[in-house]
Amino acid sequence: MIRFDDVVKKFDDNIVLRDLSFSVRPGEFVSLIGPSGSGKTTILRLLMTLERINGGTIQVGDEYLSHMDRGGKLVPADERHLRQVRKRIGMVFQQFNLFPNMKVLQNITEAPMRVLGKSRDEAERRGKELLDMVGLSDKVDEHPSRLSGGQQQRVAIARALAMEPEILLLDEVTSALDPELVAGVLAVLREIASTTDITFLCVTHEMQFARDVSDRVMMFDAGQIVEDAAPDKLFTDPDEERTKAFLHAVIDREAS
Ligand SMILES: Nc1ncnc2c1ncn2[C@@H]1O[C@H](COP(=O)(O)OP(=O)(O)OP(=O)(O)O)[C@@H](O)[C@H]1O
Repeated sequence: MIRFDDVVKKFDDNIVLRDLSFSVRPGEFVSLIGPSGSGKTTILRLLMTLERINGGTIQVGDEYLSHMDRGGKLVPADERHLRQVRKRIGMVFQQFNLFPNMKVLQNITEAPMRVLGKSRDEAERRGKELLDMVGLSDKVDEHPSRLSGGQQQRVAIARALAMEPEILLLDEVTSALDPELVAGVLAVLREIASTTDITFLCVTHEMQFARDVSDRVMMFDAGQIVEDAAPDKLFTDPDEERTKAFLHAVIDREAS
């Protein structure tokens, strides 16, 4: 479970999130759509504790992320506590961020061995299973530079899964890919979403994908949720003018 309550995030005078409240239930797949610069990535970065909030609270399961609940009083969380919470959350970025000097399998086994304390055998066995799942069992011993962008992104997905996250954050994972490589990555994500109970929060510009896989879609603009609805409702019959305008702009862009 993810829960934001009245979260405020500022960069200097720029208020990026304004009293933002929403929650994501365990196992739900929620997509975040909205214009560039509206604050979507900032939400994911806050969950990864790459940024700190200026107000409100964020909860992951029973744990407060920026604060700890000590006897009914919220006090700032310490680094050790944050590391524990962070272990439960995986993230796949637009840029794949693989380690270039490690082979594919090593990219996947490094963190489970170092952070989760898995043995090499165990980490490699699971790593190979995951590479099989993302369709790359023949690339175990390659270096990332010899893979296509789509293949590298599938390795990055396998690497995130190897950490056994309860929550997976996806940040425009297909934006850096050539168009012909997008479908393969989305197919892998569809499969994971339908076969695991991982909770997903997905920032995407892929409207068809969001419509197909999401339980809920949140339209986001200027630091606030404009509309929060089931995908069929939001994409075919949105209530809000800002959602309609955004979807029209996306359709026009795709058509041009
Ligand atoms: N580290 C930072 N320092 C200063 N301003 C920042 C920083 N990170 C983000 N911002 C600002 O916060 C706002 C929201 O950015 P964010 O990346 O969250 O938007 P977004 O909706 O994810 O956009 P996009 O779809 O283009 O990725 C923008 O105005 C951005 O310039």
